[in-house]
Amino acid sequence: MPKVLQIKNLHQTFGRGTVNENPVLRGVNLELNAGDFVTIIGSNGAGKSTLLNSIAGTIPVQKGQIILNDIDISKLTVTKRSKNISRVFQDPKMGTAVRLTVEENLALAMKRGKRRGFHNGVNKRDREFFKTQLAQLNLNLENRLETEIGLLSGGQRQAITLLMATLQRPDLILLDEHTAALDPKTSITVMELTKKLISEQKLTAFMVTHNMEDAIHYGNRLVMLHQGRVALDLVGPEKQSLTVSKLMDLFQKQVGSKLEDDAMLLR
Ligand SMILES: Nc1ncnc2c1ncn2[C@@H]1O[C@H](COP(=O)(O)OP(=O)(O)OP(=O)(O)O)[C@@H](O)[C@H]1O
Repeated sequence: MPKVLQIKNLHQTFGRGTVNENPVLRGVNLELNAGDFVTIIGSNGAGKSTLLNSIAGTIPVQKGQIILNDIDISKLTVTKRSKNISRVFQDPKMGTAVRLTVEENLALAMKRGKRRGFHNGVNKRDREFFKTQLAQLNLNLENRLETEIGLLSGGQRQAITLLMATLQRPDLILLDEHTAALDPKTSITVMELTKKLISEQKLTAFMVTHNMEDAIHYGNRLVMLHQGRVALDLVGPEKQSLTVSKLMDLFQKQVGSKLEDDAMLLR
């Protein structure tokens, strides 16, 4: 199975050499196979976002290596990495240009990783393509191409952000609690859409979530971070048959202490 992502002995310490020194990642090792949809959980401060930031390049790698499709990207800039890695954030405002229309945003997404000119013109062919893409979201957005994206609801925007993140097939998609700011019903719609896009395009995905049920239900693999390391890595049948109580038991066996389930479920 080809490896899409390899994280080797990744260490990240904030405030090094100060009284606030905080070793957040303390030797993370992970390998993602092509098509892996990995959900990541861990209590507050476990280092989930730091891991995603390290992969995306927003935090420079202090020690260790991040390898994407056999290329060491540890020292590449965020922009260079964004050619192959796309990311969806918790805040629906983060992924889109709010003052631009839906079609202008989609046009920008088509240019991900390529040189962007000032001209974001959309021709008839693009428009037809965007319409078909939007229609598959089943949110009646195919007739809102000329609506400013800032006028849409959080859920509609997050659905479009997902579409934008996958329009140019990325080697890896990072989902950073991308449904956490949505109401429960919209969150399910966006999660189902996530699942659909990932499986249709056979994407390799990393999804951070605080929702244990989602972490168990979605994806083929579940990783739990604890004290800066991978405490659990469950895949295949072990992942498929998982329940919240089984997960708690496995954690206790592995780590030797009880999992603070309220710390995982609540923000
Ligand atoms: N840029 C930064 N500078 C200093 N400390 C940071 C920075 N980013 C994160 N931290 C600290 O690193 C630790 C891990 O944070 P991180 O956001 O990676 O955890 P998390 O698992 O995503 O947590 P949460 O579930 O609360 O989002 C926390 O103690 C946080 O305060």
